[in-house]
Amino acid sequence: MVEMPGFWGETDGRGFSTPESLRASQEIDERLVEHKKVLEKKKNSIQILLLGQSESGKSSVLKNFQLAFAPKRFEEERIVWKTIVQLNLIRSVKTILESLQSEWESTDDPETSQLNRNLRRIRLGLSPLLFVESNILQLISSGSHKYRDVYVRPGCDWKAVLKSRVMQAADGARNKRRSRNPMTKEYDPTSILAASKDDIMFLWNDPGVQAVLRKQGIRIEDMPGFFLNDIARIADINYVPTDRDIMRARIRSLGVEEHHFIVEKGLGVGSDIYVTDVGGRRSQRPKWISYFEHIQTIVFLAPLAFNQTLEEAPEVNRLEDSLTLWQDICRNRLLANATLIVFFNKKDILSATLATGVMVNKYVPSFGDRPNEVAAVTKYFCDKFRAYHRKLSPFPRTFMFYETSAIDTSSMAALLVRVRETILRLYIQQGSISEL
Ligand SMILES: Nc1nc2c(ncn2[C@@H]2O[C@H](COP(=O)(O)OP(=O)(O)OP(=O)(O)O)[C@@H](O)[C@H]2O)c(=O)[nH]1
Ligand SMILES: [Mg+2]
Repeated sequence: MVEMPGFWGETDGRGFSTPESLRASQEIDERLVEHKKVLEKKKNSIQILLLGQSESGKSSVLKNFQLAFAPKRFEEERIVWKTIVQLNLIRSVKTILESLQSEWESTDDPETSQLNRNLRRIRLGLSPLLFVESNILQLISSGSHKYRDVYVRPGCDWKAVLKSRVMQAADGARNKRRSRNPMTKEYDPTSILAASKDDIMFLWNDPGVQAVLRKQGIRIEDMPGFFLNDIARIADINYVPTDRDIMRARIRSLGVEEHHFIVEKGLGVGSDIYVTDVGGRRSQRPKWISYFEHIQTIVFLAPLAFNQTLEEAPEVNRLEDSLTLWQDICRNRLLANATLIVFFNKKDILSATLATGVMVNKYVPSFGDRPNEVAAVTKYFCDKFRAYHRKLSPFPRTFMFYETSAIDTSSMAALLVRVRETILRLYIQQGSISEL
């Protein structure tokens, strides 16, 4: 058999490859295979910037992306979300205690005084819980109580920080000797919550307490991170949050966080997804612009909220704010080539609100005498957003939208698979990738 001369390297003078040239050729082949793998991976990678007002559901969509495409990684973080759910619950309890305190200070009605004697006892009983809450907040958000809900210090790897504490506590519970270490209990509210379950239930279900909340116009059930109706399940020593609990857990975003995960199943296994999540509060929005230049896809969250106002500007209607924000995004020259996808989110809340008989035209006069129904309201939202998109985009581009409920994990998973495919197809059309 005649050996062919080495294509890449030197020959030994008789036209045969030397061992060195064979090795070099082999290395080049390996590098080509590697390069092809990287290209394959890149081919299916998508980058998304999530935008929208505060509480519109950006971080919830991010969690859904993780659950749909990187479920193993999501599973590893379940233990961390348990603490966030617990913190949300404690925050609701604090809201009740604070409103009772202010009522108590402003009245000498004997009936209220009786209630307050009970409540004083309960509040005393709950103080260890508030102590643990304060320790955890110190750990992840510098302990400041600047905002109504839980938030994390920008740039602090809060999941890793919390996870190590919670694991320490779990180890402590398994190992009696270590459980005496105060460090383990100070950061885990599980056993204290379980012991306080009856008191919290009493607080939440007591008609006197409900009357005080009503009088002060406080609707805890409408606040993000509301778990008081699930207290029997959550204030349990063996509590593990469900996927839906995790989607309902509220943690306010401050600053900008870039997330990267690798697709673990389905089409494009091993490819990357990059999602940038931002804080949506008005004071946070100036930070968005530095992420505009190279972004190809924006998912804009517009909550289907017509009767709510912004927390940071209670005189501003949420729909009005969303539309203003949307106009700014559509006309922004840095985003002229970006694909804009709208998620009309919180569809479940819209259905629940309309079911209670709230009239849309009371809050949005231009809604006129359209039917007070989900389909008519979503169409109204959609038409408004579509019109600005057409009018303000520097170049014509397709208007894409989906109606979503970010707490419904199974329909979100199916939808995000479709969204990812749509984005990849667009990348092909734009020539940024060659084929799926
Ligand atoms: N019922 C319901 N709740 C939702 C939906 N989407 C989000 N939420 C809840 O609304 C709250 C706010 O959602 P987030 O995802 O934290 O909002 P965000 O846009 O990231 O807000 P910022 O971080 O403040 O900018 C959370 O408690 C979510 O669980 C939805 O479609 N339906
Ligand atoms: Mg957020």
